[in-house]
Formats: sequence, C-alpha cells, structure tokens
Amino acid sequence: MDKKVYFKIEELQKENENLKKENELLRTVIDSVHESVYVVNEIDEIILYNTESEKMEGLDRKDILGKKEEDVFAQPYYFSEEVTKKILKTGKPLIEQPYWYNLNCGRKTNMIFSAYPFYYKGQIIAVYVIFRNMNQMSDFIAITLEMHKKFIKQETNHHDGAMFLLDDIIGITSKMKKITTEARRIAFRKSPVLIVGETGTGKELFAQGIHNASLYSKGPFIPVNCAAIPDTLLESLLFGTVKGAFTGAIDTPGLFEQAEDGTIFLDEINSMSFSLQAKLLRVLQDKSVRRLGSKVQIPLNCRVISATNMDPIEAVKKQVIRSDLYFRLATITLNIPPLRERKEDIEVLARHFIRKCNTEFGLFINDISEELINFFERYDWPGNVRELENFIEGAMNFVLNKDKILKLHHLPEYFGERLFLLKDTQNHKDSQSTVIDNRTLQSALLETEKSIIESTLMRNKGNISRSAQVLGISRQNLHYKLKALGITNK
Ligand SMILES: Nc1ncnc2c1ncn2[C@@H]1O[C@H](COP(=O)(O)OP(=O)(O)OP(=O)(O)O)[C@@H](O)[C@H]1O
Repeated sequence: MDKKVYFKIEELQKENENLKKENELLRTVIDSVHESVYVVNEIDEIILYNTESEKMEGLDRKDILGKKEEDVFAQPYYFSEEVTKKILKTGKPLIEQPYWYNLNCGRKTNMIFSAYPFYYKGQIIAVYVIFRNMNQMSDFIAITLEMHKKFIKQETNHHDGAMFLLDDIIGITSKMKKITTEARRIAFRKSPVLIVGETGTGKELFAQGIHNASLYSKGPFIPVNCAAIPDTLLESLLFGTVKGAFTGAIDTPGLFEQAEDGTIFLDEINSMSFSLQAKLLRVLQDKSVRRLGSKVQIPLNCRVISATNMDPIEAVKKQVIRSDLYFRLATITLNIPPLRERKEDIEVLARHFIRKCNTEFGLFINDISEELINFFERYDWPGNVRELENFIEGAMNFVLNKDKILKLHHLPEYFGERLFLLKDTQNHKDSQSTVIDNRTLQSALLETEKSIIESTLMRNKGNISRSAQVLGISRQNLHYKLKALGITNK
C-alpha cells in the first residue's frame, strides 16, 4: 500500500478513536449530572435521554430513544408543541422556565427547565432540554430562606410564610366546620397543638391559620418538615450550633430561637428519631434551648404546633412517637378527617381550585360537569385535598381557551388508571357502604379491562405495537397495564 495512504488511514483511525473516547466521556458526564437532560432531533425524535431523566420518569431509555415525545410522555402536548417544535422553528431558547409536570406515574413534579436550539453548520438540527427537579430542594430552600430572613429582618412584624387564614379553609361539612371553629377557639391559647391527619388533608393550612389567629401572629411562622431532613442536620437546625461544636460548625441560632414570639410548626413529627424526640422533649419542658456545643441555656417563647400523618395512639403503641413527648405535644389535638369521609367538600374544593387555576392559567372555566363530580365522589382520594388540587391542575392543562365547563374528558389518562388500581379501600371504616360499591365497580372495571387487553393481544399474536394501536394507547401505557394487571404476553 502507498505509504501516504497508509499514514492517512492510521491518522483517520486515531481521529475516530479520539472522537469515540470524547463521545463516551461526554455521555458519562451527562449521565452523572443531577439535572434531567433530553434531546429531540429535527424530526421530533428523542435521541438522548440521560440517567436522571430515567430515574425521574421511571422509564427506560431503551423504550424512549427514537420515539416521539407524544408517544412516551404523560403530558406531551405542552413540550412538543410549545417548546421543542417552536424552538426548532424559531431558534429562540427558553431559559429558566418554571413548569409543573405530572410524571407517567401521576406524581406532580415542580421543575425549572431551559431549552436550547443546537446548530450544526448553520442549521438547527436538535433541541436540548435541561430540567431541574425543584421538589427535593424546596424544603431545604424554605429553611435557608427562613434563616436568611432572620438575619435581614430582625425587627420587622412579619407573617413569614404563613399566608393562610382560618377563613381560607374550604369545607361545608359539619366535620370541617367543627374543626375550624375549634381551631379558632384554641388559637388564642398558648398550649401546644397536635394536628392529626393523613397526607394532604390540610394540616399545614390549619397550622398557618392558627398562627395567624393567635397571640403569636406578629412573630414568625417557622415550618420544619421533620421527614425531609436527616437527623443530625435536623438537630443542629432546630437547636442551633456554636463555633467548634463539630468540624465546620459556626455560631448559628436554631429554628426554635428563630421562632421567638412566633410559632414553630413541626410537621411529620412521627418521622423524628427517638433520641432526637428525647432532646426535643427536654427543650419543651425547660422552655429553653442549648445550642449544640454550648453550655448556655437560651430561654424560649414560641408556640409549638406539631403534626402527624399517623394515628398518634398507634404511633405511641408502635414506639414511633415517645409517649412522654406525645403527652407534651398533644395538649390540644385537632383531627382532620380524610377527604373520603367528607365527600360533600369535594365539589366546593374542586370549584375553589378551578378558580385558582383560571387566574393562574388565564382560563375561563366557570362550571364543572355533574358527571365529573360523580366521578370524583366515587374516588377515594388517598392523597386527599392535595391530590384533588393536583387533578384539577392536571385537567386544566387539557382545557382549551374556549371551554367553559370542566368535563370528564379533560382528566389526564392516569386518573382512570388510578381509579382502576385503587384496591386498598378496606380501612375506610366510616364509609363502608360506598367502599363496598367501589370495590365491586373497580373489580368489574379491572376484569373488563384485563379481558379486552388479553383478547386484543391474542388477536394481534402478542404484537405490542399493533395491540397498543388497536387499543388507542401508547406502547408505554400498554406495558404498564400488562404489569399492573398481571397479564403475561405469551
Ligand atoms: N380545606 C382546604 N381548603 C383549601 N385548600 C386546602 C384545604 N385542605 C388542603 N388544602 C390544600 O391542599 C394542599 C395540601 O395541604 P397541606 O400541605 O396543608 O396538607 P398536609 O396535611 O400538611 O400534607 P402533608 O401531610 O403531606 O404535609 C395545599 O395546597 C392546601 O392549600
């Protein structure tokens, strides 16, 4: 072979090897970042989907790459139409856009995203989107903000973070009216309050309402989510530290000190370790706190409101909450019933959230169909009011500008799936007749869905793509249903 040609080939091979190495390095880096990254090419196919995206969506990139956005995501419309296709057309990036998104599993996620065009030889050939998931960060940000505020606003009269009044609490059932009246009555006292209720029933709303109606309303409202913060960090956050207490420790007042003349709200107290509960009990009994590493007792004057999503008696029995701490925290106890035990509240709450979304999204929905209300009333709402709020927001995303009534077809597809998959209704003792109806309805619907899918698969010789097409659902969704319904595709 000509020597020149030989050297040229060797050079090209080396260059190729270097490019491969560089490509692999970049992919490893993209897979290691904590942001979710994906890339769509000029014909709207997803060509890159990093590990963080897989984790966030619970999807496998094998099932994503080469597909169109609308075939794989739960809420594809906004992104494919308003982001990727628009950028492919206009070349204008979208930077730091807040966005909330219902993942394929139905969980609501708050995001900040940026999307950019990618130019190659003067042509836009792709759009890359980078998401930051704000959910994990929000508790830490809230605490950091509280600390920051303390330093810059020492002397001001403020309602730090406590936006809600007891008047803002929506509910027409006698159960809710009774609790709101009780909350108004006890707000003026100084005793600790324990709020008991399942997740999303409005415990923090009540805590804020009580604070704003109390003698402590001029002071700050300091919420602490005990479940979101690791134990060692929680201890130093609550009680404060002095320089030298441990490596890197600085003189910092704890949240108890920061809540001076105000209210500290200890949410999910049942997640706090037993040893930290003992330290908390001491602080409450002594009405004073000692920063970590210090010998000085600092007197405290703040109202303590705590909350648990577990029955406190059960929690004491199971040694999740110390009995001595329970008696100290539960001088006054408010029990907020789950939404399934106050179904008459569903419609008023739904209307309230529609009004809120109208303002936020610039929509004009002024009514809700009876069919949709019936549907809502049949559902058990394991996530309570928060879940209803998320559903309404999800549905409002499918509303067109001309729509005036919120209807069943506006609901995201996963609502039907949740209704089908809701089996765990046995514990709801107060609504037994409804529960029995629901279970019958659910099992009938599940059976029907299962047999339709099985026969479609059989007719299409187990071909997933064809069956999904016939059923009018995405392949992703069909895979999900096969797993959920225990169907084996032979
Ligand atoms: N009665 C109500 N009226 C209006 N909004 C409500 C009501 N109850 C709950 N919400 C809304 O539902 C959402 C969840 O409420 P909140 O955070 O107070 O629940 P929680 O019981 O503290 O939940 P978690 O146990 O998960 O911390 C909030 O957006 C709140 O504004």
